[in-house]
Amino acid sequence: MSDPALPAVGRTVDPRRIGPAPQSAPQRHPDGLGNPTVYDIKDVSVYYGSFRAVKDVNFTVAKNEITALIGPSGCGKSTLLRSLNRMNDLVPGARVEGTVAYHGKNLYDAGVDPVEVRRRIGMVFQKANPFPKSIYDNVAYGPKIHGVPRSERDGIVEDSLKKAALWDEVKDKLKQSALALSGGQQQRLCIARTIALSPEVVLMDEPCSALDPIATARIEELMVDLARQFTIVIVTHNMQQAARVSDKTAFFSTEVNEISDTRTGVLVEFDDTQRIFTTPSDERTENYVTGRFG
Ligand SMILES: Nc1ncnc2c1ncn2[C@@H]1O[C@H](COP(=O)(O)OP(=O)(O)OP(=O)(O)O)[C@@H](O)[C@H]1O
Repeated sequence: MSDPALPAVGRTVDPRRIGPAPQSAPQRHPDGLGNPTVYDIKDVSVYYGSFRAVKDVNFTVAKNEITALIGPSGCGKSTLLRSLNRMNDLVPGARVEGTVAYHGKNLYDAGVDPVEVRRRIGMVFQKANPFPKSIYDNVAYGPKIHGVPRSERDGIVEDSLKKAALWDEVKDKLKQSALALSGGQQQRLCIARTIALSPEVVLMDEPCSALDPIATARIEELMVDLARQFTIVIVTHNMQQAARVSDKTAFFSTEVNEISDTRTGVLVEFDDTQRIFTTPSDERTENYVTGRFG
């Protein structure tokens, strides 16, 4: 099941089990030395056909941190996010140039299995998209198709729902339809469904944009909690959200190509979130985070 072309990482010892975060799990900012690098993104450009949606992106993602991608509409945040688990492979004409090194291995190398990539690097989307199945079956689905025996699935479902802070609300109605849950509950269910596969990384594409402030606050708390065990990359339009939850922030903008009259996303600045929001080094970042642009 595991892909020999991908390097082993600590939490994939047994992808079928996710217990509580091990005692030895790295803590966020443990000693000022920083956490190990999970992604090293080098000179990455993403194309849709001949259109270059985002160009020459360079930044790193550290383990057990939350990295936020922010910037105005159309600057390529979602496109870049989807390149981190080869989700763009599913878009006809999409192509990635450069290197998306994951633990030192380019995810786009020949021989890397995109299915295994997406198991290790899960994704939560803007709009909650539960299957029209029971709450239980939504969470058990991934383990089931990855061959986890039925006898182990109850434990995985319970663990995942607990980690997604949903267990107490649904434990007495696991056989009820997921579609009867509220929007915020459905989004937490989708998070449970993602972590049921014991990923190392969870990518989140505007996970709160369809939620009210209370449901948003719950998901934000959950993200911070999940970062003790997972590495998180989030796309958000909500700058307060990026400031509240993330450790690092990448600010993107667009450059206009006068000849083709198209806009290509560029990474303007990547740094500690606190610095991006207080003392950014680029004027474009400052204009954006202070609301003077975008
Ligand atoms: N499947 C696709 N096919 C062709 N072009 C696409 C596709 N998806 C996105 N694009 C284009 O790529 C560019 C970047 O889009 P993307 O959705 O990544 O930006 P974004 O920063 O996430 O925007 P938003 O904040 O509005 O969601 C845009 O010009 C968009 O029209």
